Amino acid sequence: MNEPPAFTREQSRRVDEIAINEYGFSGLVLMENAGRGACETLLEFDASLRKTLLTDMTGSETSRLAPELDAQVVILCGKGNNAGDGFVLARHLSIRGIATKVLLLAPPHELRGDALTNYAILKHSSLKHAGPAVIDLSQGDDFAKALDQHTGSAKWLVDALLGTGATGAPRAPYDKAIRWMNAQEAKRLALDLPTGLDCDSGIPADPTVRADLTCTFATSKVGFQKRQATEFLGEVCVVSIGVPQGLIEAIST
Ligand SMILES: NC(=O)C1=CN([C@@H]2O[C@H](COP(=O)(O)OP(=O)(O)OC[C@H]3O[C@@H](n4cnc5c(N)ncnc54)[C@H](O)[C@@H]3O)[C@@H](O)[C@H]2O)[C@H](O)CC1
Ligand SMILES: [K+]
Repeated sequence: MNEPPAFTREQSRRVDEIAINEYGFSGLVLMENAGRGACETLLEFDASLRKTLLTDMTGSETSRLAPELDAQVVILCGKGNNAGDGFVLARHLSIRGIATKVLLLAPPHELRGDALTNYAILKHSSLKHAGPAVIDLSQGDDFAKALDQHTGSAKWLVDALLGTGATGAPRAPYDKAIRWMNAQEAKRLALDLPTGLDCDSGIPADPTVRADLTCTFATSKVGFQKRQATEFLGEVCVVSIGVPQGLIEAIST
């Protein structure tokens, strides 16, 4: 039985490109599969995450987070498609009644493409239909205080800051956010890769998110096999984004 492939950053980006340009996938389908797959993986990994359903005046259940109730999952989002995966994850957690909050670390006006589409969907849900709270922290000055204020007793913090689009060590404010995340009691889930970890060399920048669980999309990454990467990855789960195996094999050769 062949070992499942581990891709380089470049190969991972080729999956997206070929799936969209040659197979006709919409990027939104790939992103939905990524975010929903990460949601299902997280709920399997941590059975203690439970519905925080509240009843409204009519007695029907809503998933709106009561102000005094802290979110069980807090998702820190950057501005690329890794953030887009975080927006999709937030929506699916909320559908399952898991109290969720999204913290934006980049100004919403910098969002583009599929990430912007999923941000708009999330904003619409949170306004109209008891979706997760979406809080813009990108303008604040006392960053750590704002993060503390919005995180309370969260069980999980999610790293949706940077994925395969990262170049070099995480720049401000992501570096401060990573140090803050690594100092929290909560467990940490990294989407696609822990921000700060070079997915080709496996070399962790200072700082790098210290994940308990990494949900990586389509295939594992070559850098994940390096010894210095393991303490930042936690358990690694490969999440299918729905592209045919033939495409993965074609890129592997
Ligand atoms: N591989 C797949 O088939 C799929 C991948 N998905 C997700 O998309 C990301 C890659 O998204 P991309 O927009 O290319 O990049 P990022 O989200 O990683 O962010 C890039 C963004 O951040 C800025 N930036 C780059 N380097 C740094 C840095 N060192 N410090 C601060 N900011 C930085 C840069 O300007 C960009 O704007 C992939 O990882 C998956 O999560 C799809 O959603 C599903 C299919
Ligand atoms: K990430």
